[in-house]
Amino acid sequence: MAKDYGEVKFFGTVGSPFAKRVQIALDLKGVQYTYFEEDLRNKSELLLKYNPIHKKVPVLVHKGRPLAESLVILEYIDEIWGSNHPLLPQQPYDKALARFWSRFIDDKCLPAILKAAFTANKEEREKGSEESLEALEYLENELKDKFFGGESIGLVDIAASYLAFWLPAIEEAVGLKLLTSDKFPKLHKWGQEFTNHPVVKKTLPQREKVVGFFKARYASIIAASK
Ligand SMILES: N[C@@H](CCC(=O)N[C@@H](CS)C(=O)NCC(=O)O)C(=O)O
Repeated sequence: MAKDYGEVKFFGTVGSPFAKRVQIALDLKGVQYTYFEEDLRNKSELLLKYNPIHKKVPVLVHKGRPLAESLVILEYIDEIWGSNHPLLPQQPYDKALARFWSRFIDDKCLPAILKAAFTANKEEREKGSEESLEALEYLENELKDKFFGGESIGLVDIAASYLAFWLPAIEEAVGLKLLTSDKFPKLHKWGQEFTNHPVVKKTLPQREKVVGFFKARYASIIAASK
């Protein structure tokens, strides 16, 4: 008889890269869950109840107990549904490294990209581009196999999904070139492998909508700066 893992609820929004991390992990592991689509301009009572501190998606509720923050949720999912498609390596050192790089993506890469793309001030944008290229270089050197997780998608790949799907959409929307195939051949190829993985592909939102969203965001930042 299949093990009963209890009820799983997952709160996200279709365009959220952080929510997609959780969806990718759940889908890779074949977890059954009920999905709640949030309107972030009008957050539900349940979202505010389950994530009163950050009031953000994603939130995972397992057997009535809520968890927030995508990287925390990914590790929890891996511990509970461990044997099916493991996301973290077995060895403590490798496991610690996977945590290091996942946090590096959130702490260094994403802020630099946002600065490069969505700052009105030209010098700040250039600084953001330099910081982004430096951060991407570290990841390019760290990528040794098909995926950061080896032959299959792991924690770092899921954390880096922003670079595979959202960054190219941002580049198109604001006319920026960061993750190019000549500068970052391994990372570029990885991005294609990752977004074409059948499980990942099914979770991703429509690219044109995401590009449109970023174009509007960019236009409003530029308009506000005038
Ligand atoms: N560090 C958080 C970031 C989550 C996040 O920024 N979520 C956004 C959607 S992409 C959100 O819910 N924003 C709502 C708000 O800021 O009010 C994570 O990793 O889960």
